[in-house]
Amino acid sequence: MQVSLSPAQREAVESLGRPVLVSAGAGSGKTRTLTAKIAYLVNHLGFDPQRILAITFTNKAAEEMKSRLRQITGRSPQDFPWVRTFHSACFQILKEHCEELGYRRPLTIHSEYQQKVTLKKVLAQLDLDAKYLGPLRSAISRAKNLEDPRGYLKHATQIPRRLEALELYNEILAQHNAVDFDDILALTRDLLMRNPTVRETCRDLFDYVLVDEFQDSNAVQCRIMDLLVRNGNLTVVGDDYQSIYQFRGADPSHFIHFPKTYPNAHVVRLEENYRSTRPIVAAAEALISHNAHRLEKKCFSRRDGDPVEVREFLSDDQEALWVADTCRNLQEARGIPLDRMAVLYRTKFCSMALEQAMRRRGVPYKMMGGRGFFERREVQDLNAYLVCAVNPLDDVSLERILNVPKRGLGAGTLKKIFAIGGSGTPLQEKCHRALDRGLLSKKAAQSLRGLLDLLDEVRQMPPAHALRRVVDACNYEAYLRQVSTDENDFVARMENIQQMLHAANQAPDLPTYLEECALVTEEQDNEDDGYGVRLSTFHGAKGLEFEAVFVIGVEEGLLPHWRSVGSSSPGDRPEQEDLAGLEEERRLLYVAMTRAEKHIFLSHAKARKGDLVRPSRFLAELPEEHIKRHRSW
Ligand SMILES: Nc1ncnc2c1ncn2[C@@H]1O[C@H](COP(=O)(O)OP(=O)(O)OP(=O)(O)O)[C@@H](O)[C@H]1O
Repeated sequence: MQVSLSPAQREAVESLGRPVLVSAGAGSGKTRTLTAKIAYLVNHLGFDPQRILAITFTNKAAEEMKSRLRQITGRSPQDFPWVRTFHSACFQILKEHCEELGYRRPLTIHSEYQQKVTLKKVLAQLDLDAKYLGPLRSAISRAKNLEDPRGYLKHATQIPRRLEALELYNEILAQHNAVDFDDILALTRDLLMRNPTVRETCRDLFDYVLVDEFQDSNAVQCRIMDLLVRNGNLTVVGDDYQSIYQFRGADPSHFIHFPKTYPNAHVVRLEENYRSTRPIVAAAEALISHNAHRLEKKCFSRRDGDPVEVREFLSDDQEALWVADTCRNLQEARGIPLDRMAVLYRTKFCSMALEQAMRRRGVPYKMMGGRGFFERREVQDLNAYLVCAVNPLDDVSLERILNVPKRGLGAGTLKKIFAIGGSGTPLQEKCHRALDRGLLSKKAAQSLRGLLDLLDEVRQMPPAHALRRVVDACNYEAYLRQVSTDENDFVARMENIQQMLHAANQAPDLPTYLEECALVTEEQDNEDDGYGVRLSTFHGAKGLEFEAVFVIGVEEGLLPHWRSVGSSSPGDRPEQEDLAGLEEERRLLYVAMTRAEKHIFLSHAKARKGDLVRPSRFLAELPEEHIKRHRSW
């Protein structure tokens, strides 16, 4: 299959022999270009697809890219083993060479749940209040994505004893022979930097490196990328106007300074927007031109359309009802299906008034997010059994399942077990010793022996067999029935187990299955459920497109968000605003606006949550010739 490309897209595809930066606008066909380039390397130039590293932003994007590559090149998705996210690619490297860093194989990844349990222990050991759990977790995660984690922790947060907390947390992870999600990148970087032999071995794996969504890469990712590239065989694609993950360490500077980092780089601009009409593109361009920190490009569209509508309301409730009514009107009068519409907002709380209005008007809607699949109870329980089988050092997982489902290990028994050996003795080892020394009652010993035998039994089984065996041996279905709120809940949970069995069936062995689970856990659950208008935060709408988009709450305090500009509370205006934060907020509105194909409505209210608010300064930055202002009162 041949993909049609514009001259600029073709230039990006065919440019070789030096690093290429594709500086692309919204809706300009970034992914199409990147995929076409991989196909070109393979089909025209004879590159081995197994030796092409293509980094995507999410696992879902990696799957989509592989399926597009299959269509274009006729090769099977397995021929492209290195189309992966940064985390997934780095973990392939890290697990192969983890012994160099003092770990044992198989190396395991701690899930969010395990991370939280470990951090709770850290807080307790350091006599710190449990209220620090959330802030400490974010601070450590942010720190690990920077070049100098300790330096960041020292200055950027006020959490007491934070450096000790980091040490202790890392120590516990090492004891469990585990890494957390952020370590995957940081440790791979350390490995590649400190060990020239490993570096050469890894560089030898790849003939070409491509990175999608490069504007959202952080310092650690950029360093890893640099260490893996040979002979300038590198293409990065992105849009610095859409860099919106500063809170996770992303920094558009890497993108903007790419031509300085690689002075022989070839810069290709994709400026034609194929998605949106001219007024939408012109308004978004005018807005973003107020950001000083960006790479110049002139985005345009050839399609005419209605002006951008800016609406003022008295209250958020009035705004929400108007949005619900307008969705209906667009559907009835213009034939736009409801699931081609989206309502986007800066922070989650804005969805409340909207949901009420949608229900009152009977407009179906769907929300993104919710609990991720891998965060659900049954998924975590069953995977914890498998983790314990593979990694006898993982105390967090064993603690979770010791008595789940209940197996008669009472508080007294557990106390006896925990008391054995020092704090460095793994819990599984303690259990074995308790049995060997005959410390437990007959009933408790039998039950514990059953559990340990089960872990031994499933260790070498294929993943789906192991899972099925755990469900049966523990009578897990009966347990689920007890904990489910009703029959629907029970059925949904059983379906989740079916889904797990399906996933487990695809994996060759237990460590690989668990690794894949851990790697996707961090992603938001973006599955659509049902038909209706999509309600989403700006972040959640990244990469999506809709015929009609409502951007609500375009008000000072919300957009720019008060925290991003350095205010201490919603009403406060700092003496000096955080300029980088302000620019990120402008980029967020840019992302939201550029999701729209034909119709866009920006709205603000005079009162939100009962507080008086002012329109966002960003509204004054839009070009009058492309907007129409209304007052709905
Ligand atoms: N050369 C082309 N000719 C016609 N249509 C194109 C071309 N390139 C891309 N498109 C279309 O433009 C739309 C936007 O493309 P795509 O979603 O890949 O953009 P993007 O650059 O990833 O956007 P964003 O970053 O805003 O999410 C898609 O519907 C795509 O099919």
